[in-house]
Amino acid sequence: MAQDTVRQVTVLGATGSIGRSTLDVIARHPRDYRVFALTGHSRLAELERLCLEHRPRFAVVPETVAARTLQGSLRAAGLATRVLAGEGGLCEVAAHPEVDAVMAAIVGAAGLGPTLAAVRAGKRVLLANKEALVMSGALFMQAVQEHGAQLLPIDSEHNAIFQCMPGDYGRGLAPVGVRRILLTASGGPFRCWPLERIAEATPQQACSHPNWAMGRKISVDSASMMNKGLELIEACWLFDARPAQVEVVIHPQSVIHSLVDYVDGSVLAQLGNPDMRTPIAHALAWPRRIDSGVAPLDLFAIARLDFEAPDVRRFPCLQLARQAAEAGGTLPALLNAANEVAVAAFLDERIRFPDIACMIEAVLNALPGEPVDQLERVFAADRQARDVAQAWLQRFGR
Ligand SMILES: NC(=O)C1=CN([C@@H]2O[C@H](COP(=O)(O)OP(=O)(O)OC[C@H]3O[C@@H](n4cnc5c(N)ncnc54)[C@H](OP(=O)(O)O)[C@@H]3O)[C@@H](O)[C@H]2O)C=CC1
Ligand SMILES: CC(=O)[C@@H](O)[C@H](O)COP(=O)(O)O
Ligand SMILES: [Mn+2]
Repeated sequence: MAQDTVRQVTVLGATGSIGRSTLDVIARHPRDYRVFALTGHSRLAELERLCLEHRPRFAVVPETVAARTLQGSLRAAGLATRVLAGEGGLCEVAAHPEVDAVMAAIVGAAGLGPTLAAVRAGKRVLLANKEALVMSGALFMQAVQEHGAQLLPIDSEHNAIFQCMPGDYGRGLAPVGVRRILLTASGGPFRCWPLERIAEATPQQACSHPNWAMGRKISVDSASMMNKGLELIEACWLFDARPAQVEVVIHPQSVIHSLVDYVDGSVLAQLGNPDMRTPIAHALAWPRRIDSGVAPLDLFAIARLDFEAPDVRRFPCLQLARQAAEAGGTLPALLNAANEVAVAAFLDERIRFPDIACMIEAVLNALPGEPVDQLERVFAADRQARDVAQAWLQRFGR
């Protein structure tokens, strides 16, 4: 059944994996959702193609020369789309008064400003960009409260937890009868690899996730299990949990997307095929349910569900993230920035896979954590961590 009004959706990071899945879901419901704005960064031919298909009011690219080029092509094709440039353009389409929902799917720290612009404009924010919340957790959640934004998690685990939590969560776990959150992890492509083999892993091997098709940065994070570390921090902020209340459980099939353990012994889980269109459709339509195009779960074909404890010796990033979560303040922002530099260096073949954790540890040892009382402190921590990480790279990288 169609809803009363058409919802206008801005897709930040439209050219990426989450962006494309979002557009697929939207296209299935033309009477309910319309694309208001699309943004891209390096894949501008793909952005042009998406504009021709979805005919948005706005498109955003990184700088003015690219904006003029795209504007010319779209005008020649008969489109009235206005092309904007830079972070100002991203914030404008995130906060535009005619926008109902914003898909925050830019990867990394670059997404923080535009995502916060959507929050401050009181939008329904579909949060895929976990790094934004990891960096600025307390201030981000405060802005959600102050501006009456509706924050819906897209990350598959957090969307699952959201679906399993009681409706009045958000004041600690105990008052709502929850004992702990069980955050599932696939274990990534190196789950069964010995340390010596992990040390020789190539970018292509790290990006070959066993269950999910994703962008390269998050794929490497899954391989190092930093993704689970970032998700632990993300879960603490979203559900008002302490790090000790979030347990990571390796579940290689990625069918159970996470679980919530209640004090009465009930454990609620959300299951589904590993396809991001499920959480995207859920968050887009919540509290309604809409078709996402995802096939029904075939339990007979899956046959078995396995569980293991994580091995922090082979995956030290998980422990580094837990320590940052416990320390709080600027530590998660430092961790995130160091990880972004390290992942980019690994993808450029300047460091080996185990160096990702070494570089992050070096940054965390070099910089003291500080309390976070304003956003500028978060951005300063991000810059400092990148500087220290670059210096480490000059010294130890290829
Ligand atoms: N993919 C998945 O299944 C999941 C992803 N997430 C999270 O969602 C986010 C997006 O992931 P994913 O879609 O896989 O990543 P992709 O790399 O596939 O896409 C990233 C998007 O961000 C854009 N982008 C990159 N750098 C910048 C920048 N500096 N300024 C503005 N835009 C930029 C890219 O543009 P362009 O391509 O044009 O360069 C692209 O549109 C990440 O935070 C990730 O952790 C969470 C759960 C699952
Ligand atoms: C699809 C999604 O949400 C990813 O974050 C996914 O969870 C990655 O898988 P692992 O980090 O568990 O390997
Ligand atoms: Mn996830």
